[in-house]
Amino acid sequence: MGSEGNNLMLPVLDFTKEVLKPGTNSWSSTCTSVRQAFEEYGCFIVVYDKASYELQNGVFSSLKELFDLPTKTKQRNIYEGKPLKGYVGQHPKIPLHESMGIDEGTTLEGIQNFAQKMWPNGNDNFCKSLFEYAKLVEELDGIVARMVFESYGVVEHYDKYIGSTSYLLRFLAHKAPEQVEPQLGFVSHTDKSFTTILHQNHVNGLVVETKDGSWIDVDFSSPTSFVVMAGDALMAWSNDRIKSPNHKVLMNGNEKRYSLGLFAFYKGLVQVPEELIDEEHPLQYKPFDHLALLNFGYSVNIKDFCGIVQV
Ligand SMILES: O=C(O)CCC(=O)C(=O)O
Ligand SMILES: [Fe+2]
Repeated sequence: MGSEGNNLMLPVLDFTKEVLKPGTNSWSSTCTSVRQAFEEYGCFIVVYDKASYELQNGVFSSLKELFDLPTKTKQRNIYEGKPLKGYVGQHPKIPLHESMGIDEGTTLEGIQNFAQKMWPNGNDNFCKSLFEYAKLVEELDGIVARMVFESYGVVEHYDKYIGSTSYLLRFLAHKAPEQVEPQLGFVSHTDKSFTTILHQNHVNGLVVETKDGSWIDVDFSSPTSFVVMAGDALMAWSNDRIKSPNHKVLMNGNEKRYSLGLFAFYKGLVQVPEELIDEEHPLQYKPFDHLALLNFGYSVNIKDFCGIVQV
C-alpha cells in the first residue's frame, strides 16, 4: 500500500509506564529520542496506553454519529475567524474529506457548546467521551513539550507553555475511494500549530514527507498509537532545528477513516530561546504572535510572516 513502495517508517517511542516520570533514566533517554525524532522527521509515533478500550470505542462511535448527521447540521459549526474550526465537506478537489473543529477543545464547555449545536437535545455520550479523550491527549502534549524543552536545556519554558497554550480539537472523516488507485483525501500541507497530536481508527492514510522528499506511509492503526507532529511554530521556536513536515492523507481500500487532531496554539509571542541561537544557528525568526500567524492565512509560508532574511 506504499505511496512510493518504500519501506520507510517513522520512529516509534514508548510512552508507557515509568517513561512518564521526570528524573528517571527512561525519561531522560526518551527526551533525547524525542529531540532526535523531531530533528530527523519532524514527527514520530508514540505508544500511549492511557485511553481504555471503552473510551476508544466511545470516541469513534461518537465520531461516526457526528459525521452521519445531515450536512446542514454539520454546517452549523461555522468558521468564526478560527482556521480549522468551520465545517469543510463536499469540496470538489478533495471529495472524500470532511472536517470540523472545536476551539478550546480540551474544555468541557467548548465540547458542550459544540455538541449543543449538533444535537440541540444534548448528547452526553459524545461530551463525556470526547472530553475524557481530549484531556488525555492534552496531557500527552504536555509531556512531549516538557521533553522538548528539557532536551534543549530550557525546561523552565514548560510552565509558561502549559499556562499559555490553547487547543483546537479537530475531527476528520475520509470516505473510502471508489477507485482502486489511492486517492487524495487531504492536500499536502504543514501544520501551523506548535505541535499536533493525531489519532485514528484502524484505517491508515496519513503520509509524511521526509527531508529528502520521500513519502512515508504512517501505520498508526493500533488503538494505542498516536502521531506527534511538529507545526510551523515549533519549527520557528527551535530556530529551524526541527522542520514541520509536509503531510497529506491518501485513501485506499474500502473502509471509512476517522481521525482526530489536537492542535496546540501558544497564546502570545513565540520567541527563539537564546540557548538555541549560536554561530552555527543564527536567528531565523523574529518574535511572532502565534494566533496572528494562524490568521495570516493557512497556506502561507511562516518565513514570509516572521522569517529573518539572511544576508
Ligand atoms: O487525518 C490525518 O491523519 C491528518 C490530518 C491533518 O493533517 C490535519 O488535520 O492537519
Ligand atoms: Fe495536518
